[in-house]
Amino acid sequence: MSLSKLWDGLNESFDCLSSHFHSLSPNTQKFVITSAGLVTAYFATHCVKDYLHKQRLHEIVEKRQTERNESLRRADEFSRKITEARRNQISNMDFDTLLAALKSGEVKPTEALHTYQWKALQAHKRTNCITLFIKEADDWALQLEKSPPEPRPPLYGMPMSLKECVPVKGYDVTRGYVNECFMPSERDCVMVEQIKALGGIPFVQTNVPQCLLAYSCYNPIYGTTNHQDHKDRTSGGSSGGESALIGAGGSLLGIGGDVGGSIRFPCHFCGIAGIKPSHIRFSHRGVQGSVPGRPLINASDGPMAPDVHTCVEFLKATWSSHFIHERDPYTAPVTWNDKHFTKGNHFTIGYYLDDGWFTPTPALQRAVLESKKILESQGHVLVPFKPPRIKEAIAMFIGAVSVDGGRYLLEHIGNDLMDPRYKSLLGLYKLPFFIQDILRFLVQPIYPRLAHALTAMPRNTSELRKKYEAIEQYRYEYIEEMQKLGLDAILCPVTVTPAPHHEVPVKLFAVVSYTGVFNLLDFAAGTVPVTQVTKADDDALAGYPTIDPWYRLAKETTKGAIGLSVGVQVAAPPFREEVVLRIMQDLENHHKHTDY
Ligand SMILES: CCCCCC/C=C\CCCCCCCC(=O)NCCO
Repeated sequence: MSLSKLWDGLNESFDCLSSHFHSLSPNTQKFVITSAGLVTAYFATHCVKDYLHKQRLHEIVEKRQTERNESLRRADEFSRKITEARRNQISNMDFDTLLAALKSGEVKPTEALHTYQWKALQAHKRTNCITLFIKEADDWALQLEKSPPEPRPPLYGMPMSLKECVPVKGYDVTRGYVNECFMPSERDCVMVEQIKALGGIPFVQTNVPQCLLAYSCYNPIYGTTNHQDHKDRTSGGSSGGESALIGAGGSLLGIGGDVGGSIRFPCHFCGIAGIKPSHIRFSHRGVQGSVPGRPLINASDGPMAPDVHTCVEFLKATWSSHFIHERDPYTAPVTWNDKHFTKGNHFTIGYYLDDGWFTPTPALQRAVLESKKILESQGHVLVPFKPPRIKEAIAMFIGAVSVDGGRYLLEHIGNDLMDPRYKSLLGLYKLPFFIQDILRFLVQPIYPRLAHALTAMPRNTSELRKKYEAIEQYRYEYIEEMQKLGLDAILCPVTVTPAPHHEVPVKLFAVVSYTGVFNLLDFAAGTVPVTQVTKADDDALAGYPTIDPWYRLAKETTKGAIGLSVGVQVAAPPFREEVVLRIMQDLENHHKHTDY
């Protein structure tokens, strides 16, 4: 239609409306004018309010960015308090060497801190992983130096990084929401109390995705964190600031959090190790999750590090006493069980390459097959395992994390500045249930997996109760399958792809079946790097399924990923963290002696 025709049409309609209006009685005309005025005033007020609110949020971001720049500048100044030669010397120490040097007095806590402030800044330049440095760290290091030489606590003077949502007194837990800036925590969470009691020095906070419910890492306050070697790929999430920092050498030990893979995705993407202990063994007290109030799918905090050995040392120290249980009696008083971790222990391990819901890309399957062979050569028994009803489990997972049909998330992001990359995910949550039903019906023939995911959201408390009942049943069904085969642990892919491009994870949430199932079960689950994507893996992608948009996206983002790190996942029932770590350590020890 030409513009002039459109204009003529509009004029005609206006004339028609105007003649109708003049044929109305004076009172009705008054009524129409008043109503139109009120509606316009309502919308105008709404627009102005919204505009002012957004303005205020932009000002908050600006203020926080200024504060962040100052924090980075200050850390840079402090990091120059030691000579370059000394810094290089400390920089080259691994976790054990540095800890021994700290304990013997050969390295002072302030020297270790200044070295890691500098290393973290270098990592930040590559990845944009830091939110704020913790300025009190310098005083804590000095206090430790002044403490009597004996006994030295287990992590004496070790600098540690923290995912931004782990509360430290005086620092925000924004979860990427601008609205939650400048609301500092009033106290340390139990985890931070524990770290300090062990002699560790929390020195820096790291970036997260807005709302925490994503395995990518960007938000409107601190921007996008990228993989240490690939600017266009994500470092993972939600503990993606941690993985980028550690992957780039800016920290030897950090704390992440995981409700659906947020420790395991980033570790796998960035080539580092990490473990999500079962929720009932490791305190989450005081830590703000993505959607609080989900009884059957809880987040766990856990260590992330360049290697498994460091995670082991941290957890051994943490579980050497009842410190956590005394402060958080909802965790079980179970201390470190060295019997389960003893070198040479042989376990029966169920393994799978494909969970039947989402086939992993070739390198991720090869990683499991190769790990199976390594573990067999070390005396473990590997048994094929088919995880029960994963298709139902993914729906249970989505339902359990979106416990209120997505309302909490919509209210939080809807009232905040939003990175546009979240639009597609929020779009799904925004759809009224009857539209979800229509969409489900329409996409069923071409996109049956999305149709299935659209059945996941509980619509009322009765459906929610049924979800919880199903999860309780599923837990025992899974355990029973393991018991039938006499399994101690499970070996499987971490996910479907190596580190994807930034915009992929929010669209590709279905791959969470590999990690989310162990949150549903509250198992201990960890990730260890075992290989890298090869040219042969890239070539083998040609045969990868393309039957729906999720498969096509997974294939597309994996193309050309040669050299990217690939991990495997090891999991075991609650209180068997030591078994998981033993298996991960056996894999790591093998790779230490071979160049993969
Ligand atoms: C109709 C379908 C709506 C889509 C629902 C998407 C639901 C789940 C996606 C989960 C992605 C989870 C990534 C990891 C999150 C995590 O572990 N966060 C830690 C928070 O402490």
